[in-house]
Amino acid sequence: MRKINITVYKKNGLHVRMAAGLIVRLQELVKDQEILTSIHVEYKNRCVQVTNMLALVSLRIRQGEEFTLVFQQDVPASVLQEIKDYLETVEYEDNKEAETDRLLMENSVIFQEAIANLPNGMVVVNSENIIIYVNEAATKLFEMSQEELLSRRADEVIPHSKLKEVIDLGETQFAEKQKLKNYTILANRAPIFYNDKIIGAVSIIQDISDIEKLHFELKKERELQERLNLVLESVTDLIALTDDNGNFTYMNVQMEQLLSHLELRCFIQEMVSKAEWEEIKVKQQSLVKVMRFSNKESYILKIKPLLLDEEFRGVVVSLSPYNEIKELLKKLEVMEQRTKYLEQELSKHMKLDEAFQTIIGNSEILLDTLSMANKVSKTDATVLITGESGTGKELVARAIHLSGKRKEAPFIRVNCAAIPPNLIESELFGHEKGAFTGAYKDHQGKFELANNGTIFLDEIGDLPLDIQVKLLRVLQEREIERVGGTKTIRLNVRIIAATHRDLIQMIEEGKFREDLYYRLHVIPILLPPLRNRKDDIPLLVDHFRKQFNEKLEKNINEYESGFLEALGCYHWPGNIRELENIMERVMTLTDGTVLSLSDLPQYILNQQDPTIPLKISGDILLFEEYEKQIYEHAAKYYPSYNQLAKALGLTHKTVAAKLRKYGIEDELGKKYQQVGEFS
Ligand SMILES: Nc1ncnc2c1ncn2[C@@H]1O[C@H](COP(=O)(O)OP(=O)(O)OP(=O)(O)O)[C@@H](O)[C@H]1O
Repeated sequence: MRKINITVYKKNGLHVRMAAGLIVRLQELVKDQEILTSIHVEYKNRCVQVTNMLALVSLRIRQGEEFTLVFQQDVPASVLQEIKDYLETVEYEDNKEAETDRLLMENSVIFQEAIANLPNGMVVVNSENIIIYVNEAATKLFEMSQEELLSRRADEVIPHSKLKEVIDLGETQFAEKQKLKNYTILANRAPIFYNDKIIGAVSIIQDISDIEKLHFELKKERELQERLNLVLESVTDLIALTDDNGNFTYMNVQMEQLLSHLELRCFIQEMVSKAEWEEIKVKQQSLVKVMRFSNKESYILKIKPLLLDEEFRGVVVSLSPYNEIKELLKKLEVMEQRTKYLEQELSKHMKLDEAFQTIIGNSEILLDTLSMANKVSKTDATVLITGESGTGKELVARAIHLSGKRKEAPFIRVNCAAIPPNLIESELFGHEKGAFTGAYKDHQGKFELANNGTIFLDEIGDLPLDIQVKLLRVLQEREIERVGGTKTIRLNVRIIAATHRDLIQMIEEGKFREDLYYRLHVIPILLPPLRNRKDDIPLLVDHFRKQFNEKLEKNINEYESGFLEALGCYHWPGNIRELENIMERVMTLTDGTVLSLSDLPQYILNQQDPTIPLKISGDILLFEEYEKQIYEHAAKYYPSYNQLAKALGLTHKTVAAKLRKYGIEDELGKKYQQVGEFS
């Protein structure tokens, strides 16, 4: 490498003509192109190729200043001397020459400055696609320094540069959008012609990053606007926007249609009074009211103020068809009621306490009763359980006791029907020694035994009237006196009573005290007869099959086809107790593992179709004939007028009178007797 320092003595420094002269001389002296392009000029930390005239001139080396000429490869000393002599020649031959150089230089500087200060980037290449000029805006966009770009092939340093293409084809390229690392640019490229020859190309680059961003934001805004329009057009409500004077600036199609239909223009003024509008505007308050238009249609009008930076800018008006909303509200109300009902039903059928799990059955009617009993078990209220014989009254009474807080205390059952009337008082309330003949020692009554627990007064309807009076006192005072005793014993006993009798009828007949009835009837629980919940029969049959398998040590696990159906057809006057007895009987008699139809008692098989064979074919009979048939059929299954009346949903009086009228009193309980005999 060789370096020579040169001082410029010419008046105009290293001016345009001198730079051109230097290049021409070097081209004459150094024929090898490679050596030629390796020669550089170093000046004030800048370094440019000597053959890049534009760059050379742009160094603006002034008179008296020094620069270095760097030769990368060896050149003859004569060449160096000749160049040094040329550059250091001091005097102009004449002033005109100096003036010409000044003009040329001035012109060049003006153009350089103009281009350097362009907001757009500019890159100039020579015919070899070597970058010979790049302005500051371009270096910013490419994020490279002038040194990194100058004298390099454009297609090597500039991403996607197409200047080579422009030079080869001689065609201009307009506004091509390109993405750089951090900028988006538009590039215009054109070939540079001189004497019909392409001597290079220029690229003007415009930074459109901000415009792009703006365009993107605008696009997003437009998209949002379109979505909003779509929403506003799709809703059933009629919607409009106004400016701060109440003039419409937007309305959806639905609103447009209504307005044109009503031939309304100054809509807001038609809908709100001046005072209302002031209220909305000044106090920035919403308004809701029902509007009735001339076409008789009613709408709910809502006006909401539109505030931008807390400044009133107009209102949003919406109209909702009133009738539709009314309809919807009605539907909602119905739905709410349904939900409430379903919730109630659900809560009824929610899992019952464990004590109630022994009561088999899934029918609605039974579950209703059990859920009531379950609730009552959590209180101390007196309970009266009614229902036909064998429906499970005692079972329910025990479950109430066992799921209540008294479960650890005694549950004392008293069968009022089974105790001789002369002993009943002493049985219930106890006696003192010597109170009557045979009272050898003090005796605790059932009430005392049940203290802190529950007393279950079964068959309460069979209690003699005098005892009813005493029981009433116990219910009121919660205290007893033993027979023959003088002291009062305070008790804490829960009372559950049960009966299969019709107590109301007994009151009418003077056999049961009304005041006692109402004392007992605080919480009535009515157990349904089995015939009213036949869906439970298969469950009950299965329950008893398992129970008796254990008791009888059998392994019966199948039913002959028709077995369950036969039981389902029977009307079960003896209810579950009867079913339990029949299951015990058939299981005792069965040898194998299958319960067969033939093992069932004849009266059950005979009753498979309990439907009444009403003679309605052929001639139509008198209504009374049909009525008689119904009474004849039903009376057989019930042992009393009372039970028959209940089954038919009539009063005791009516059924008694009808049976008398048709002369069929003897039919009463005929088939019930058969059951009775069996069980
Ligand atoms: N739902 C049921 N699930 C299982 N067994 C039941 C059910 N209901 C009743 N039973 C059984 O039926 C028989 C009769 O029930 P319970 O004695 O409770 O009836 P009751 O209504 O008190 O009869 P009565 O009025 O004759 O005293 C009992 O063996 C009982 O276990």
